[in-house]
Amino acid sequence: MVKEALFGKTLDELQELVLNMGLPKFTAKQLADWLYKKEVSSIEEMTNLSKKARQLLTDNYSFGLTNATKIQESVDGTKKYLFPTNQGKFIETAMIPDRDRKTVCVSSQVGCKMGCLFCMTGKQGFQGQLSAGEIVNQIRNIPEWQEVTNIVYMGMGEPFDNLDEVLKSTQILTSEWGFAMSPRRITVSSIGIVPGLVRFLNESEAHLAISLHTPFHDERQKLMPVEIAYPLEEVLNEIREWDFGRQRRVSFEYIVFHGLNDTPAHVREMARILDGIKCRINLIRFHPIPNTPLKGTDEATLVEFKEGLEKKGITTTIRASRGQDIYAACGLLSTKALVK
Ligand SMILES: C[S@@+](CC[C@H](N)C(=O)[O-])C[C@H]1O[C@@H](n2cnc3c(N)ncnc32)[C@H](O)[C@@H]1O
Ligand code: SF4
Repeated sequence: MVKEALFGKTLDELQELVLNMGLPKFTAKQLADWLYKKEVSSIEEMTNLSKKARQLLTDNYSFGLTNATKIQESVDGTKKYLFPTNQGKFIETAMIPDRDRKTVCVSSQVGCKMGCLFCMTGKQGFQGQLSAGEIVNQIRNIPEWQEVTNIVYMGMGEPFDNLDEVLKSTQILTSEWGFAMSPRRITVSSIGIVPGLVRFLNESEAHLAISLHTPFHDERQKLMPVEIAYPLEEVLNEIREWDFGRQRRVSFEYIVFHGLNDTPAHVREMARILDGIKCRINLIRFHPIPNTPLKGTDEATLVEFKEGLEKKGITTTIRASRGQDIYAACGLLSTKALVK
């Protein structure tokens, strides 16, 4: 029988668990310390717990960390970790070092059901949800975990399609009893599933990134089927209701495709639809995937596009492509080949 994991439980859940076992309530706080703050990986090592408590816990639960089964390193220092999931599937995680920063790009699902035309994870299709423990394991169980400065939910999957577990994972990362990270170091990226967006904005303080890719409804529908159910206009109306720009940031991700969304008309329409929203735009180079007619724009047009947006008063950056040689770059994560 596979024992239930302690790792990935919130303080409330740990409290309920210890009380049900007849252990004192304060054991829950001690457990959280061992799980989220210390360099141990077994219940046996939790030395400030009574022998009886350790025995009871070992009989019923596992610590719950899962080790990576494969690690690849890019020429630029980016690392990619392959983790098995509880359901017998696999997910990938990227760790991107950049001067004094170490950013971990976590997966929130195995594959994805959103079917965006340009994305390798989308091509894989959907194979399952990750638990909060499996999401946080991607940070805690890499050798760099004590040095991680930033976390982005930009790996495999659509976070708002697994929102309960994603919110639980951000709670573990930001609570005092957990990793005690500032929510300002966490960015959750979504294509904009409106009910999920509303809950996320209410229940988390992390930054938001929206994958926008074109300001035109018809064009976006072709690239991203989500536009049919939740048009960008509704997403932006929701964002307008919130106070962004000070503590909490909203950014928009925009892959610049050759001859498709890289024209002056796109610049003008972007400025129109984003009017009144304090935000920044992150331009992304397209990372080619097999069997797609899409092509990335050339460098000169990319820079022109950036300058066009800046002239309209929108802060715009071009995101450096990292880890492309090991397929760790944006949108290239896929474990399709490993699906039995
Ligand atoms: C893989 S997604 C995961 C988060 C979420 N599902 C989303 O779409 O925002 C992270 C980012 O990678 C981008 N992306 C997907 N495929 C890409 C590709 N082939 N080249 C560059 N970026 C890509 C997405 O548009 C998104 O902005
Ligand atoms: S871009 Fe995001 S939402 Fe679209 S298929 Fe890829 S992971 Fe899913």
